[in-house]
Amino acid sequence: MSSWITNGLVWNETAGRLEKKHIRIEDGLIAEIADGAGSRDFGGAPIIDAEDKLVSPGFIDMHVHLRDPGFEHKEDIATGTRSAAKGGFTTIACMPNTRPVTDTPATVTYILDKAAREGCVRVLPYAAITKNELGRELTDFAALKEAGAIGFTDDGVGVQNAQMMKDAMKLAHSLGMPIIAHCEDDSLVDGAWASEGKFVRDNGLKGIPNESEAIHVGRDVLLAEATGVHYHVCHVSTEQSVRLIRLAKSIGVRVTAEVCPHHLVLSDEDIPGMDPNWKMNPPLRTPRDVQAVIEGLEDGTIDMIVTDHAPHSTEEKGRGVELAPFGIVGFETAFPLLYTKFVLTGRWNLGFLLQRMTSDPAKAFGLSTGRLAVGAPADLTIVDLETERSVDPATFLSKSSNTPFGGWKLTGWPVLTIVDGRTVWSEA
Ligand SMILES: NC(=O)N[C@@H](CC(=O)O)C(=O)O
Ligand SMILES: [Zn+2]
Ligand SMILES: [Zn+2]
Repeated sequence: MSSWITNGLVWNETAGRLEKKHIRIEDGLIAEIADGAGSRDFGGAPIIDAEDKLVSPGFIDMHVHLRDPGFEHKEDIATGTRSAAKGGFTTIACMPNTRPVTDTPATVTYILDKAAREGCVRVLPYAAITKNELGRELTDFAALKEAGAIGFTDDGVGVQNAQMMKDAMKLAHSLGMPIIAHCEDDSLVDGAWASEGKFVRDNGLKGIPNESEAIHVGRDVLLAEATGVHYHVCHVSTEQSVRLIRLAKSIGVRVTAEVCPHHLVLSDEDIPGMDPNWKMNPPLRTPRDVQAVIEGLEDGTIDMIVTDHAPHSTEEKGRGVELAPFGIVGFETAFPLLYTKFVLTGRWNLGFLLQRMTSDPAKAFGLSTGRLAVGAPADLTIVDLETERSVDPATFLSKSSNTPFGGWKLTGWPVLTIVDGRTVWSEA
């Protein structure tokens, strides 16, 4: 059966502008993209009137924490996917730092089964590189791939041992699978929570140096060159990491990278005080690093934007900044934040932002979604590009509300999200 999304504004990359289109959906696929000028008879088919709002390919987020199994007080697959859908995301890839760690086929199967039953967006599970993410023994990559894992990562911690990482890359490469790396050398971190910069100097705190991230990036691009694996760098936050990835790409190493909205819009100098909602890993870096990651994203050194949605309960975040866990939620603020700070300010055109949240992650990870084309899955997001609203964490569909963006006035709010041709979230 056919249905239509009518009067949507679709980004035309060649022309560099929005154009009015009617989109016909059939059997979960995009069946037709028709010119929206003039009147038209839709033959009584069901219609969603997009009313001159943006219609984008559904956003893709290759780095999220759904906390299920084991930490359901923070989030679960039902609430996490609802929160994602509200943010306009139709595909999300979830990290294995669950309890148990996603290091066996049984846990991968649990996530996929629960996502099929209770999730409302596509969920792609990553599995751990090492058992229990302890860095001591590789997991069974072949069995995890067979169960449906899409890549391997110990996100939450860095793989400290270079030989372990090299063995992981060799094995992943032999299976045609990517390695996704949280880059952090523990020996350089020493219990600090904020970056070496003005904030720690002003407050007499220990700082996390940029090299703690960049040393792993440098090590790993060398190992990726040696092994040939697709190596993907998580949440890039430093100037040095950008430089290393740029160099690696220039000599043909198969490396891709991601950056989070908070690392693009906030620096350590914005931290208002000892507030756990400003504590995340990697930490907010200096304004110079922020400029470097923005430029890295702009020149293609960094391929995509991810949220690193990292929910933690109010109780956990309320333990004081030293004891609180690292991480902030991200789904429900990502697009309005970037649209307001980069598109409305004139720095980026809308098409650039959309690419980095749709087609670019799809390309890097070989997904069939992320494009608005006849024959592609009908994963679509309708966004109101006009209305300004304040971020109100009390309205989040996530179980958690740990965000530094509460009260920010933003424009560009998703209003309706479609996966496989079905509406999975609607504001109305
Ligand atoms: N980003 C964070 O600050 N926290 C993440 C872990 C991670 O992404 O490294 C989490 O699981 O809470
Ligand atoms: Zn991480
Ligand atoms: Zn993460």
